[in-house]
Amino acid sequence: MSHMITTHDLGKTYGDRTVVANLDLRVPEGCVYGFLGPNGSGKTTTMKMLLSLVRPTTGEIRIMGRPMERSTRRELLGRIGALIETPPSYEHLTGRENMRLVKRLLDLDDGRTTRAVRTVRLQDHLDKPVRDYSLGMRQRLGIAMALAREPRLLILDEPTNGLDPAGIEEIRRLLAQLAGDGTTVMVSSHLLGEIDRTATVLGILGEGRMLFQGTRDQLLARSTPDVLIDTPEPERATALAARWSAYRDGPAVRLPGLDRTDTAHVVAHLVHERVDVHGVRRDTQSLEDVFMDLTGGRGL
Ligand SMILES: Nc1ncnc2c1ncn2[C@@H]1O[C@H](COP(=O)(O)OP(=O)(O)OP(=O)(O)O)[C@@H](O)[C@H]1O
Repeated sequence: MSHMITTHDLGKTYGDRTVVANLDLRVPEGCVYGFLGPNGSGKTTTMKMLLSLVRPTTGEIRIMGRPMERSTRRELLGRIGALIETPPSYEHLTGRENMRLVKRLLDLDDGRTTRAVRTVRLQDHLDKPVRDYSLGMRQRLGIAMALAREPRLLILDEPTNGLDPAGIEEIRRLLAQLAGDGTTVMVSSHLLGEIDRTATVLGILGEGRMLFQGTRDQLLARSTPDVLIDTPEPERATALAARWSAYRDGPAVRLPGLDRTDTAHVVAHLVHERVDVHGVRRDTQSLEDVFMDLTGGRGL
């Protein structure tokens, strides 16, 4: 698989505070890569390092197969579109005037800015000053500005932050469409639910370190969901399985995050103690639960 971005041992330290450490990013070409983590986990710092806005303390970055260094930086950055923190538009100017500035700054032809505006479906709002735009429209204008140069890689920092559900859905659709057209999109969020279905690959950051990187299925496979035991003697079964943290859950007994070996031990123990076991089931675990487990419940 060819990668749009790879990093090796990427890290950033401010004074004696390490905010990103040992990061080995693998962003496959043509995917939507969901970069997830609680607030303050280092997502913005990482994205800024990829864009040469922050100098890494350690490690290497390769983009489009080439090392990001002084001699390649200009050319590589010319093929990356980015939206970091607040959208970069001028409030008192209209959307059209803002796009015109981008066009002039990057020396683009009209076609590119027109296409970018259509992609984000802002063509009917171009003559309003940006200060009258909704947050969703501002984000879309910011994305249009990043798209104007028709980048191969788009890096977006929390583009759904503060949007209502309709706005979030709009951005999701846009990202999927861009990836469908061949643009690699790296998008950060502190809420798994906001990019879960759009992202084909997930990278989960916690306190500056990668906790997980892979597909959603791989993430789900790593989880150990709870086990539920059906028995006519739930009180006695709960007491007998106390060392596995058993507790009553309606008519059943719940054993949190029990792996296969412990499941076998619990069942053997209950049977040995002559408790009738009528059923043993695995609870279903949502991706949200796995994310919460990984980030220590700080994903919200
Ligand atoms: N210039 C800086 N000097 C010192 N510390 C910094 C600097 N920039 C960021 N940090 C610290 O680095 C940590 C990671 O911040 P960063 O913004 O990368 O996290 P984040 O995951 O993007 O969170 P958020 O979603 O809140 O932006 C934070 O604790 C922040 O205070």
